[in-house]
Amino acid sequence: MQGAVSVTEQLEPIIELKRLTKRYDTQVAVNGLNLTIGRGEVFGLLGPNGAGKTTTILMMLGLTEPTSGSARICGLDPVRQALQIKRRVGYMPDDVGFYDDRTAIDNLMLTARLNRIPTAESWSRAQELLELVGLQEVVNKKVGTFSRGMRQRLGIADVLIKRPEVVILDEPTLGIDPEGVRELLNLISDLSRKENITVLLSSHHLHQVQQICDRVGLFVRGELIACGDIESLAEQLDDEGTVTVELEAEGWNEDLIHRLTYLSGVIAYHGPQRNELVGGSTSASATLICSRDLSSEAALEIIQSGARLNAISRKQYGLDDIYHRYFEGGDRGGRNSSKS
Ligand SMILES: Nc1ncnc2c1ncn2[C@@H]1O[C@H](COP(=O)(O)OP(=O)(O)OP(=O)(O)O)[C@@H](O)[C@H]1O
Repeated sequence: MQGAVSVTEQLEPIIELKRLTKRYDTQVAVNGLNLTIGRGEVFGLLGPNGAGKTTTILMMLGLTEPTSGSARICGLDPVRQALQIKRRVGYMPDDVGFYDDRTAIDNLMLTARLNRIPTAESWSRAQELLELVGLQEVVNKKVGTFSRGMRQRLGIADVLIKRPEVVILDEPTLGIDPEGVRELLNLISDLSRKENITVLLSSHHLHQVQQICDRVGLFVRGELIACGDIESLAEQLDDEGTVTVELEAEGWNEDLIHRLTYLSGVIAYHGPQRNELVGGSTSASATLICSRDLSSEAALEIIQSGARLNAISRKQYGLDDIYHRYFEGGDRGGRNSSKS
């Protein structure tokens, strides 16, 4: 869905990628990426390994040059203004490097010095940040003794010391236990809200992205194949012309199977087959892939066939379905559309 990605219109654009492309020899890592992210947004770049997430981030930071296309971060061009971008954008790679034999506060002070922040200012900022990320008890402990989760939290403090406008986090929750993940995600989302920081979060954990992101971009094989909030991603699935109706009934009979299979607008019927009918009042479920919402028509057919309707609803897509559809199905055409 290249070219169809638009940011919430009220927000000032802070990241703008236009037809951004990166080729390595014959391999296209990022292919014509169009994406705009607004100030204060928490955006999730969701994709499997090798999708091109890290390459995109590196191009945004000016750490690798695009083959074609352009990027603007805080109005700056990463190819020519990488240093200015570095001052305004905080980047936390998936494996944050610290001096293990130094304390948490020493590490932060070192980053502050590298960013030319006056010591008096950075000292109080470092204390404040360590408290913010919940490391106030271990300010003077050597980082070598820290768990993965503690290192990631220190990584966030480290990124924030220069008061960035944009924070880019590459797989921030990698290797952290579920409780730590929850805390880290809450922290990221609080920060964005309180300080109006734009967050770009790369991940292949759909549930985590769903928890805190305003919008999600699905990145597969170098292309952004869908983008939006969860609701609009679900609509994009429906837009492809099909609606899934799920139902449960008792007293299945041949007539009912025939009625549902040949109901006008039903593209595919997945449910009990004629040779499986055992009679009696056994309850069984079925799924109808329809060209429009046929819930009420299907309900009527069930009742007219003499069966008993227990439940019927139009399936609401969640991020799980979207993920399976796009990532595990591999492409958008994976849905079975034949009557069976
Ligand atoms: N320096 C490089 N030289 C050649 N190919 C590369 C290079 N860097 C990345 N690639 C290829 O580009 C594609 C995208 O890689 P990238 O690391 O951007 O994906 P990713 O979505 O970040 O994956 P992961 O989650 O595994 O880090 C991959 O096929 C990768 O092998």
